[in-house]
Amino acid sequence: MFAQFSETLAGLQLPLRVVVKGGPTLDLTEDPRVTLLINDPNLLGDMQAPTLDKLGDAYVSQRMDIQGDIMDVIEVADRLSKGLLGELASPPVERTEHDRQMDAEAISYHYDLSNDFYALWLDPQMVYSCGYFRNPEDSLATAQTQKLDHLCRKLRLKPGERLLDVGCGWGGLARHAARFYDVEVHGITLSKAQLELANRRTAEAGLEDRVRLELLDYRDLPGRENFDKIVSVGMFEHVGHRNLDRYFAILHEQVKPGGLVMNHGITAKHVDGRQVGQGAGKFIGRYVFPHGELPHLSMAIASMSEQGLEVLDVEGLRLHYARTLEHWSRNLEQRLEEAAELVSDKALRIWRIYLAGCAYGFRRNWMNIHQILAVKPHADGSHHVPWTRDDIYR
Ligand SMILES: C[S@@+](CC[C@H](N)C(=O)[O-])C[C@H]1O[C@@H](n2cnc3c(N)ncnc32)[C@H](O)[C@@H]1O
Repeated sequence: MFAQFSETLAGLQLPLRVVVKGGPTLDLTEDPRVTLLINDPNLLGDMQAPTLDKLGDAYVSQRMDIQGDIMDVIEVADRLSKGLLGELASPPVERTEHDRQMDAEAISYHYDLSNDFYALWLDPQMVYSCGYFRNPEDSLATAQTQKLDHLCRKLRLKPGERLLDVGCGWGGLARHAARFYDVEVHGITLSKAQLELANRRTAEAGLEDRVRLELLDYRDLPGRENFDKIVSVGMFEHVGHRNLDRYFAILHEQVKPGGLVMNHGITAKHVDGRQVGQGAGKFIGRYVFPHGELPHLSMAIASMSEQGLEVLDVEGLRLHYARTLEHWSRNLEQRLEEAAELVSDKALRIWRIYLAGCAYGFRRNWMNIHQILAVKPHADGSHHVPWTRDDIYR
C-alpha cells in the first residue's frame, strides 16, 4: 500500500514528510515543514482521496498525529487535497429543522466545554467573535474592545436605553455597553457554563443593576417592543436557514419602532450554499458546530427586509476574522499543556484543527462575516437615524 501511496504523492511539491509508524518514511521535498505520523497503516488507503474532513477525522481519532506549525499543517493538508482531488465543489450541506432541544444540545456541546479552556486563548473579556482591527498589528484584546465599541457606536446607544443582546456569550458586550454607554442590557444565552461565568464577571464589575443575563432561547423572549436596540453577535449561525425568517421576525417584534438592530455573523461564500474548502465544512458540522448553518449575505438581507427591518449598512470583516482566529489559534498552541489538563484529548485535537482551519478558511475566502445594521421604521416610514455615518467615526 505504501508503494502505491508514494507513487500517488510523488508529483506533489509539498513540504511534507509522511512517516508510517514502525515502517517507511517519505519526504516530498528536502527539509519538510510538516510531518504526518501515520499510526494506522489502513489510513494510507483513505489518503489516496484526502478531503480535509477525512484528514481531520484521522487526526481526531488518533489514526494520525501531526508535527509542525499548525498553520503549516492546514495549508499542506489543503494543498495535498487539491493536488490529488482538484477543487471540490460539494453540494450544499443538508438543512435541518431546528427546534429548541436540538439547538440547546448543540450549544451545550460547544460552549459548555470548559470556561477555563476558553479563557486560555480568548482575550481577557472572553469575546468569542470576530475582532475589529483598526491596524492589523493590534493586539487581540485591543481588537475586541474596538469591536465592542464599534457595535455600540453603530447602534447609537444613548444613556437609559434598553439593549437586548441575543447570544450574549460571556457578557463582554453587555458589560461594555452598560459601563461606557450607560444602557440597561438584557442578554440571553443557551450555555449554562457561559451564563455562570458571565454573571460572576458582571457582579465583580458591579454592573448587576444594569446587566441582566439569563438562560433563554431567542424563541422564548416574552412580550413585544421591549427594547430600544438589539444586537446579535456570532449567534445567527446557529439559527438555521429554515428558521431565519422566524428569527428576524422575533428581532423585529422585540425592538421598538424607530429602533436599530445589528446582526453580526458569518455568511456563506455562495448564494446557492455549495461548499468550498475541500470538505472542511463537514468536519465543522460533525465535530465543532453541530447543525450550524451559514446563510449567504443576500439571504440574510432578504429575510430582514421581508420581516420589516430596513437595512442601513453592511460591513464585511472577513480578514478581521482571519486575524482574530490566528490570535486564538496561536494562543492555544502556546498553551497546549494547560489545555490538555482542561479538556479531553479528542476535544483538544478538534479545537486545534478548527481554530487554525477557520483562520485559513477566512483568509482563503471560503466564508465571510458581515455586520448588518437595520432599523425598524415607524408606521409612517420615518426614523431618526443620523443622516450620515460621521458620528460613528468621530
Ligand atoms: C459564538 S457565541 C458569541 C457570543 C457573544 N455574542 C460574543 O461575541 O462573544 C454564540 C452565542 O449564541 C448563543 N445562542 C446560540 N443559539 C441560541 C439560541 N437559540 N438562543 C439564545 N442564544 C443562543 C450561544 O449560547 C452563545 O452565547
